[in-house]
Amino acid sequence: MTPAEIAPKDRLIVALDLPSVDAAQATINRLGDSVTFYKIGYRLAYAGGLPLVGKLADKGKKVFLDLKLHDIGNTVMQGVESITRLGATFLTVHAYPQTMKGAVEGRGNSSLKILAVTVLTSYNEDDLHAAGYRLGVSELVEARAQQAQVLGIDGLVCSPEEVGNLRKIVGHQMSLVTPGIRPAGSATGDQKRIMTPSRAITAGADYLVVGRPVLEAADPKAVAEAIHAEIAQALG
Ligand SMILES: O=c1ccn([C@@H]2O[C@H](COP(=O)(O)O)[C@@H](O)[C@H]2O)c(=O)[nH]1
Repeated sequence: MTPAEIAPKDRLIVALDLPSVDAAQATINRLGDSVTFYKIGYRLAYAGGLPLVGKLADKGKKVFLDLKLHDIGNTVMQGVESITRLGATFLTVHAYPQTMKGAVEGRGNSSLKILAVTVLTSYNEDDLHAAGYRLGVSELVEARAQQAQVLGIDGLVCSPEEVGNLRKIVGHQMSLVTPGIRPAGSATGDQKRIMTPSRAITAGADYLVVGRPVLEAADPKAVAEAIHAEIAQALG
């Protein structure tokens, strides 16, 4: 799918970082038709949330399974093969060559799209250095994007700050999915490489991942709708 073909409403992915299936279901009910794409990560997946993938898909919603897999290639390949049967649209793996290669093999010809996490959006240069990396954020993101493209990965998770440069490298063949989205005035939390929804879309992001600014709002539906309005305006 080219960026122009993505429905504006599908560009917002709400992260269901909630403690139980009941809490997730209550949020989904509250958001109603205003949200079409959800992300399920560790918190919900390990609280019994995996069957929600198929349930949401049956209701016409899309699901991004954010499991950030990383293991020896064979284990990743076998795990991804199992995940192809859950009904998710996107699955994340860390952007290490063996991991990405295993994920592409496991995905095979299924409709599951593999996203490689380049550098987590809560990391800055100091955090990378402390973790033992020589390269800075933009160099590491770029190197991993190039490896991901060669290995046949479908898209990248990056901060909106890297989107402009990544587009030049990977063109429109890969989806660019950006967490680290903060509507003006919302708390940053532990995110370090952030942008507002409109700036991220203008920079060229395909999808915006938003968790706490929606989940912790007094009126989550109103916040989701305000983000949709920003996206639509930025798309012109
Ligand atoms: O680099 C990354 C990769 C994944 N995430 C995930 O996105 C959401 C963001 O939630 P907020 O509450 O809007 O900060 C969360 O589920 C992360 O695990 C990321 O933030 N950065």
